[in-house]
Amino acid sequence: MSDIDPIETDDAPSNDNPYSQGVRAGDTLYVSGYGPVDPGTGAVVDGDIEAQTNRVLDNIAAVVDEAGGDGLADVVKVTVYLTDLEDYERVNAAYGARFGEEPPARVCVEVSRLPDDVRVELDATAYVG
Ligand SMILES: C=C(N)C(=O)O
Repeated sequence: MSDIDPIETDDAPSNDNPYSQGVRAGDTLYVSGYGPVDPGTGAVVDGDIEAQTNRVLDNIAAVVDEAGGDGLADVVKVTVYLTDLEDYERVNAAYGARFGEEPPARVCVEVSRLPDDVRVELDATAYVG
């Protein structure tokens, strides 16, 4: 029996591309990269970069919850992908408000382009033991 399980939830975006929303391997959950896509409509949400960052974090939290974790509280590592580092401070403000005093470890990089031409994408690792 495998201790590796793909995670599936209607509360986070899904598509036909070849990746799982998340994969739990023992106590560790790997959450795929998400843009600010509404899981109900499958569309990129309207709104400023802060609203888009919050949508991405909601998507990640939904996958952690589905894996038996406690949303963002169980996230230990995040990678932030921005198409414009000029958004860095505004993303930090929205992001920081969600994680509080003990945020996860993080990497932030600027990239030339992201799927759906979104401005922000995050992936995450969570401890769900
Ligand atoms: C959007 C993605 N996470 C992907 O294409 O891998």
